[in-house]
Amino acid sequence: MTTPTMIGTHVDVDDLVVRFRRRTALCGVDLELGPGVHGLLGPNGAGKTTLMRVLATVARASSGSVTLLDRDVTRHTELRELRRRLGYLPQQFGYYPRFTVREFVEYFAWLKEMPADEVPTAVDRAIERVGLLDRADDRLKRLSGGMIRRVGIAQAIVNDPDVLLLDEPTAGLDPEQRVEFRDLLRTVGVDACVIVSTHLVEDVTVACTDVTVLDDGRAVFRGGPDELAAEAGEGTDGGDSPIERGYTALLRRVRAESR
Ligand SMILES: Nc1ncnc2c1ncn2[C@@H]1O[C@H](COP(=O)(O)OP(=O)(O)OP(=O)(O)O)[C@@H](O)[C@H]1O
Repeated sequence: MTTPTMIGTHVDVDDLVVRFRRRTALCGVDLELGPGVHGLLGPNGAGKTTLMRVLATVARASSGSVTLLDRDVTRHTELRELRRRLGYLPQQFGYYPRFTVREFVEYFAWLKEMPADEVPTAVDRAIERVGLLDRADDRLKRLSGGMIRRVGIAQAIVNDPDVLLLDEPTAGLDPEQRVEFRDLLRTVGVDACVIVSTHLVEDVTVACTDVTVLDDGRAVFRGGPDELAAEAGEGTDGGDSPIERGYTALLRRVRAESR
């Protein structure tokens, strides 16, 4: 596994284990991430959402340590300050259908304890960045699924977070929106640590500075998109693009080695 050198560590995960009764969702994951856009790939059930939930401080580790922005997430006294500096779009994103887009994003600005005088500008900027300013006064129940996803992204970025966690953010976005979303990621990732969990290998190729692949609760790869593509060697099966073929070849090799 290759580990690029990082300047400034925003996320430091050491030997993270998460168990649900008899099932182990994560078994000894190490991760050190600084600013940039970091892709998180893996098959269904690999542990991506579990990792995101632990980083978002909504799920607990069974063992191991998780440090975000130099704060230990198990220390309750640090959580409040930490949550102000996080942005999180969960995979299952709940919302209040009667809220307007603006009310909903404002509500999250309030939850994140943003100074009241900064809220109106920050809310409008977040809504503009996801391309929904013309729908800002529409109730959420009137929006399409892709638009709701964009509202979810707006609430996650309203506080200009230092750590932004996006679980399947591109699900339901149309191609034009996906392109704009990737531009947004690149801008946010200049200063912040952005972690994007996705099934779309294409998102990783275009928008991510590096990729971590999880398989069966373990981190089995960390490197640049080119390095993941190189995993395919001369192989031409297992996908339509070089990175898809690299990803498939990697998983085949890892599984053969663990037999
Ligand atoms: N609350 C829970 N109770 C029991 N098992 C769970 C729970 N949450 C997750 N798991 C199990 O942990 C493992 C990892 O699940 P997780 O949702 O993190 O995977 P994922 O990589 O996000 O999958 P997907 O790509 O399908 O969203 C799976 O085997 C899943 O069944």
